[in-house]
This record gives sequence, C-alpha cells and structure tokens, in this order.
Amino acid sequence: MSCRQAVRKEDLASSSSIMASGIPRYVRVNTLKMTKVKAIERFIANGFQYIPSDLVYNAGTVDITKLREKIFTSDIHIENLLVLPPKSDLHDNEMYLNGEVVLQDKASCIPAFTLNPPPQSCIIDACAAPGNKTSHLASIIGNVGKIYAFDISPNRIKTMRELLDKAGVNVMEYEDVEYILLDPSCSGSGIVDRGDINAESKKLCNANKNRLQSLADFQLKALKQALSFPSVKKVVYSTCSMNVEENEEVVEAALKVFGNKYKLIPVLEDWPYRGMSGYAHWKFMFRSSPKTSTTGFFVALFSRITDRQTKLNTFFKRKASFHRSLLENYDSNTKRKRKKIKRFLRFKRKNISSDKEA
Ligand SMILES: C[S@@+](CC[C@H](N)C(=O)[O-])C[C@H]1O[C@@H](n2cnc3c(N)ncnc32)[C@H](O)[C@@H]1O
Repeated sequence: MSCRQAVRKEDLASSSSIMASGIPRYVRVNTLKMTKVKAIERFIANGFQYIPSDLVYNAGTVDITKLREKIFTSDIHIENLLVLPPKSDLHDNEMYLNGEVVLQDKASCIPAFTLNPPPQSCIIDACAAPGNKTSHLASIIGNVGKIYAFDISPNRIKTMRELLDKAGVNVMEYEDVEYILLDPSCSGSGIVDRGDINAESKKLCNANKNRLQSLADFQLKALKQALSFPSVKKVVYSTCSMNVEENEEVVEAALKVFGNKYKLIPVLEDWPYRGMSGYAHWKFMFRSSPKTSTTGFFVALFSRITDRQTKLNTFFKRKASFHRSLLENYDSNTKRKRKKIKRFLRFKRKNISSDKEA
C-alpha cells in the first residue's frame, strides 16, 4: 500500500487533503467484474443507504450536505460512477480489494468517458500508468477490442500490470490505432486542498517556470504525436493541472498544426466550467475544480474531420462564395440598372420638357 501511495494520483487524492476538502469519494464500478446494480446492493448490505441522484444534485454538482455519513448516490454524468460521502475510506473494502470497484475521482473519469470508444476499437493509452484510465477504457469496450498501454516508467508499469490484472483487463501489443487517451505527466496543480486553486497555480508558475515550460513542451510533443497516428479518429487530452500553459495553450498550439485534420468536440456540454476564456476554443474544453465537487482537471477531445466532412465543408464554402458573388453582382447589376434607369428618366424628363417648351 505504501508503494501505491507513492505513485498513484488517485490514492494521493484519496488521502487527507481530499477528505478534508469535502470532495465526495467517487467509486467507479468495474463493469468487467460487476454490474452497478450489484455494487449498489453490496454497499446497502454493508450498511449504506442509497438515495436517488435528483435529491442530491444541484445545478450539475453534488450538494455535499445531502451526503451524510453512509449515504450514497449515482453520478449524473458518468455511467457506473457512485458518489459516497467525502470521508468514506474504502481501502479495506472487499469490492475495492478484488477490483470490482475502482477509487477514481469523477474528473479523472471524464477522459475515457468522453473518448467513448465502441467495442472492437483499437486504442492507445499513451501515458497509462498506473492504469486507472486504461481499466476504465477496457470497461467501456467490455474488454472487446485492443488497448495498448504505454508508459516511460518501469516501476509505474509494474504497478499498472498489477492493477490491470486485478481489474481483469486484457492489454495488447501495438497495431492500427483509432482512439488515443493522452493523460501525460503534468504539474499536478489541480490536486490541491480546497481553497484558492488559482493562487496555487500562480505560485507554481512563478516558482517553477522552467519546469512548467519543459512539461508543456513534452505535453505538446506527445499530443502532436498522438494526432499523427494515421488511423486515429479521436484523441482525448487531459491533465490534473490548472495551468493554462499545460492546457489551453497546448491544445491551441496543436490545433494550429492539425486544425485542418481535427476539430474539438465539446466535453460534457452541460458542465458549467469551460476552458479559460480568451482562448479561441475555450468553450469546447472542460475544466473542473473543488467548486464542481471534484479535483482540478482539464480535458479536451479532438475528433478527426472525416473525408466526407472535409468534402461537405469545401462544398458549403464554395456554395457560400458563389452566393456571395451572386449577391455582389446582383447589387452591382441593380446599381448599374438603377443608374441606367435614372439616366433614362433624366433624359426622358429633359426631352418631355423641351417638347413642352417647343
Ligand atoms: C498523469 S500520469 C498518468 C495517469 C494514468 N493515465 C492513470 O489514469 O492512471 C502520467 C504518466 O506519464 C508517464 N510518462 C511521462 N513521460 C512519458 C513518455 N515520454 N512516454 C510515456 N509515458 C510517459 C509517467 O511515467 C506517468 O506514469
């Protein structure tokens, strides 16, 4: 356990700072091993009381005061995610120990949920260890398809193998890839105690400008690499950072290069917090923080513009420019016609009056 605590972001998030922050304890049901209904029954058998989500949610976020001790509900956005009171410690829970449930913050579930690959997909999880999002992806495709999970750190890969084994996930070797989840190393400035999260990130920006820059360089390089896979259809990019340098700026820089091949799809459209305004595509991006009853997180979803879409776009662009030119010509024709008519009328008036004088 101490070893896992040293490497697992989610376990860090489960420790005292998160408990103290009042962020709920989110529990993802691993549908490879158990259904959500069964998990709910087991929690009830363990002395918990289930209440419907409409009694707990207010404007899309959890009303923590309704989650008193041993009361739990379902999340309204993420399928198969249960929401328990902040202080719930489930590390000794049987369902957690045998991989039937995964302790994973809601925000950290957004990347795989928005990528949403269908069964039979071929997927890369590019910075995968310790593997929580890999196991979420496997759950979404029902273990039918291929997932290639990469990481640079041998220690973290070892932890990941154990975790994926426990979760019953099959991970394959590299081949044609259509979906990529990229959750690269980041400053982690989203994982802070409740309070002024922006002040925290400002502190980090000022103190570690060089580190931030090298993280951002790596993130952009990894994102460009992901977008370069020839068969890839969707790439989800996420960080648990609050810094624009690692989020909006990386996404906008990637779009500058790949904007003709990819577009952004809005992540969780009814979510109240978007990217930082001032960036061209901010409305498509997802941000969260303790204010949304989750840890600080950022997600953007790239979707390849298909050939058909490109053809349609070109068709509509051409049609629009044809209509514009028609309109311009129509205007100038009309003007010319009006001038002609005016000249004719002037000529006519002159001639009529000269006729009269004569
Ligand atoms: C934020 S963690 C990933 C957490 C993981 N996606 C999850 O949800 O369990 C970032 C990971 O990126 C890995 N990483 C850093 N540089 C990398 C590289 N060049 N290639 C592959 N993985 C890398 C780190 O070892 C680390 O495990």
